[in-house]
Amino acid sequence: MATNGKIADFEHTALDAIPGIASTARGTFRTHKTKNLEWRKAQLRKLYWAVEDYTPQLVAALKDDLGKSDFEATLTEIDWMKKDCMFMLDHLDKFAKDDKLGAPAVPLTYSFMSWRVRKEPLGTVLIIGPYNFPIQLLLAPLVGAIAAGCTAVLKPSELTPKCAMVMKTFLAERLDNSAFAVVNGAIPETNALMNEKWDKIFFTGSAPVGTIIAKKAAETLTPVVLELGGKNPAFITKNANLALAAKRLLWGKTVNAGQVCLSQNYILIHKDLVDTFITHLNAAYKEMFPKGAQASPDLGRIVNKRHFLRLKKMLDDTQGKIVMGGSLDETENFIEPTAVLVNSVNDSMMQEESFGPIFCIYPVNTLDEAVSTANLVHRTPLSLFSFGSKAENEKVLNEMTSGGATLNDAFFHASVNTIPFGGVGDSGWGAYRGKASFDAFTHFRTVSETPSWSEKLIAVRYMPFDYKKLKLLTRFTNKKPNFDRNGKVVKGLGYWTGVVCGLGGKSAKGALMRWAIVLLAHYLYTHGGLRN
Ligand SMILES: NC(=O)C1=CN([C@@H]2O[C@H](COP(=O)(O)OP(=O)(O)OC[C@H]3O[C@@H](n4cnc5c(N)ncnc54)[C@H](O)[C@@H]3O)[C@@H](O)[C@H]2O)C=CC1
Ligand SMILES: CC1=C(/C=C/C(C)=C/C=C/C(C)=C/C=C/C=C(C)/C=C/C=C(C)/C=C/C=C(\C)C(=O)O)C(C)(C)CCC1
Repeated sequence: MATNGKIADFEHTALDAIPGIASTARGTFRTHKTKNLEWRKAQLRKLYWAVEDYTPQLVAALKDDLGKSDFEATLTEIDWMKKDCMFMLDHLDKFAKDDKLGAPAVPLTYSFMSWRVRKEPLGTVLIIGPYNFPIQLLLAPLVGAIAAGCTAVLKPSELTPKCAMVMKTFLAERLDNSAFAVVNGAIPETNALMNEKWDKIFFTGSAPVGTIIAKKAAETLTPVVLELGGKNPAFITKNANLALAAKRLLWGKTVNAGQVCLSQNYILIHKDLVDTFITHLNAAYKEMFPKGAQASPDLGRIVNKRHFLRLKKMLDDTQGKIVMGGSLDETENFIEPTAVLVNSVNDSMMQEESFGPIFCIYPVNTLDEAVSTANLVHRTPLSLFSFGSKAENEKVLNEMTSGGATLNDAFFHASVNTIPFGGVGDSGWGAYRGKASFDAFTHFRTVSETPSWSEKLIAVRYMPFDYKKLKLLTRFTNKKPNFDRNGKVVKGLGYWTGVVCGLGGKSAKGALMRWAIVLLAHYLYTHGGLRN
């Protein structure tokens, strides 16, 4: 059932309607209907079909808002969301089931009680989206919220107005309106939403706005997920395949015209490799854009004049040398994929988040210098990429953190919709996608149950206290340390008993295997199998 209707003009939600919208969502949550798994599944199925049926409008809106090609619209937004719905539908029963608790979390002494973790929806949540993947980055958190049993209000980016209107239309038409709503607008509307009480706020966007959201949320102790940006480094050593590194990193800067918070801001490369790498970059560029980037139907545009001018300023301010691309066309917010060779960490290209098709190359003498430079530029970026030997890649991972990392490629670790994704430190708090999306909107509520018959067993807790019983209790329940005050493991009687009884096996499984082999050998020997 394709819907080929015209996309409505962008319309701000009336500010005075916002408290009512939030109140409806909260009221619906209190009816408990969202706790029913069949209800949640029906909403997810409806969302799937809404995305499928509104595909023509979504493709048109993405083209209009961002110049996104049909190819990227399909792969990174529309099919992405359909896959998200399907994955959640396939696994929701399992995710929502109570987790029974036992050993080792539950000590043997309390094993007669029943222990479990219930998965409860957090309540009514606010989801605020950015402009770069306007469909995916708004609806993927929604999939998690629906699956967890939350009600939700969504605030798409006003910078992608067509996408915002299509989503408002189909969510109103297809989902339960008492549980889910879209508020369209910019800062005033977001502020009005932030004046409401939410059970969680899921924000994707820039770090400065993330800070505003986190501060406001702190006033009411509202938990937040923040998916922010970062200045992401790529490392290239002498052990890299330079041609491959050039092609893959260029890919990372051409998807969505580089408007990907995960893509590399700068490349740290051994100084001896710079010239060859630049040659490979230009060759990869030629291969991807045989008629030049501006003529390519595949490359998107910068979302608006403000962001175009921001990127232009980075290029105007650089002291570096353009070694690939460099052309701009303000009439269509076009920026050519551009690489700049720089020689200072203070260069505008190193210091600012690019969030566009431009990046810089910074030569270094050693991998140690590369890692310390990257830690200086931004200690907790959203992603990093390493192109080196196995040992070099491990060194990079070990000596620098990031939200996620890809070895030998651009942001592939975040190109699969079912694998957890999130930042670290100031590049983000919390994660989602796949099961993590369900978890992000779920309260993990521990429940224990004490049987009446066990009263005598646990009576020791009552006053007046009996210190003899306390001594007995601690003797039974406290484990003796197998280490001394210097932090060294003490190989005492317990250790050697374990080694002898476990036949030298280091784990219970290893010991069991060894005993099984000994017993089998014994059986075969006593039954003649090994003697003949
Ligand atoms: N970690 C992640 O998953 C992602 C992070 N990003 C980051 O987002 C940024 C680009 O996206 P933008 O849409 O420009 O982000 P943004 O932070 O300007 O806007 C995000 C949302 O916040 C709202 N907003 C803007 N200013 C506000 C204010 N003063 N008060 C309250 N709400 C406000 C906007 O209406 C929009 O819905 C980049 O920094 C990028 O790194 C973008 C996509 C994904
Ligand atoms: C299927 C068969 C085969 C295998 C085919 C294979 C392995 C195909 C591989 C395709 C690739 C490499 C696809 C790449 C996809 C990239 C995607 C979806 C990128 C997504 C990026 C996103 C969502 C960015 C997000 C940005 C965010 C969050 C941000 O800005 O913050 C064989 C082996 C060929 C056999 C036949 C069948």
